[in-house]
Amino acid sequence: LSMAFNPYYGSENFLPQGIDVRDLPKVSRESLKLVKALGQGAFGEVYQGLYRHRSGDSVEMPVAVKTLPELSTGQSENDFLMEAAIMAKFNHPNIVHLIGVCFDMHPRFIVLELLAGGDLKNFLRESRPKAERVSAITMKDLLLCSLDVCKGSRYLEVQRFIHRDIAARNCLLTSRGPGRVVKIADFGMARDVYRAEYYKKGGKAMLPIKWMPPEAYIDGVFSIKTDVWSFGVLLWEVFSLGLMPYTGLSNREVMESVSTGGRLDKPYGCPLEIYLLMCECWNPTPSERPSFAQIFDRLQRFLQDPAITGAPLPVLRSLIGAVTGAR
Ligand SMILES: C[C@@H](Oc1cc(-c2cccc(S(C)(=O)=O)c2)cnc1N)c1cc(F)ccc1N1NC=CN1
Repeated sequence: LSMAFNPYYGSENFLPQGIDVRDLPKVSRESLKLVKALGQGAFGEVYQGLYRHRSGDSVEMPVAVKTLPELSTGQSENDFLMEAAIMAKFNHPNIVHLIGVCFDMHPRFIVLELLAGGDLKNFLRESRPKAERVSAITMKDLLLCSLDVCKGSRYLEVQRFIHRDIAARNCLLTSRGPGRVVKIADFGMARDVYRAEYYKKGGKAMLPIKWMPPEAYIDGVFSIKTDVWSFGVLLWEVFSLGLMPYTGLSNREVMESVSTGGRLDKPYGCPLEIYLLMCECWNPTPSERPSFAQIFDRLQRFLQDPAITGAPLPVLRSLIGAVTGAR
């Protein structure tokens, strides 16, 4: 397979020695207590739980537990393991930490650090300034969130790992208050490609088309510059406070528009310099897109610019006005 059509291009560099699941840290089942369901993951339920590191310990650590249903196939069992093995190889403050796996019996568990602020998309939507409540977050907060995801992505860039699904829904917050840290917390898409499930799973319908560059959905070419394009869309999500990109357009309409030069508009109230950075991430020529190291430097400079950090977040009413065009 040439590079162009080889969907595995890039990821094999990262895991040249393959993955030995026996290397994964183990968690003993009796040290885990499932507390409440957090929602449906790609495989099965995800729970909030408590983990007692050493049986003698009195302290219990809050964790998130991904479960694999008992009736799953060997295939999805390997998928499940592969995602854990991918996460186990990373060690960075902006990448979710894998605590360990329980594979001795069914249901299988993957135990992750609990990021109690929930996902970035919901956080943005729930933090929108409302007429009666002054905005709970500021332009500076949005920049700090973007910088956190950028630092995690820069680490993956250095590790030569292509994520393939950088998006606000796949990022989680340690907390909702100031001092929050955002982490990349889902590696399902990269896992599917590595396991060649990519084409068996629902095909194009399952692809995050709205976060993908033309060379990815037209030619199947993926590189770190694929993640740069997606990061540009994540920036748009952040500065539009969690809107769905290309509102109202179908995936097919987005593909047609974007491959002929169509782009997302500047979010209402978003500083122009930040929008121009998004547009650089959406350069039709992958090699012309900035690296995550360059994006980091740009975001850092924005953070030092009072004209940007001091810009007001528009109040919701005007946001509605902006979107519907009504005054
Ligand atoms: C697998 C799951 O991982 C987690 C979810 C939450 C978490 C998710 C939602 C709400 C809360 S909270 C605010 O109730 O603590 C915590 C906290 N920490 C995690 N490590 C996850 C990772 C992602 F990257 C995106 C979404 C989810 N899920 N899966 C099921 C629901 N979200």
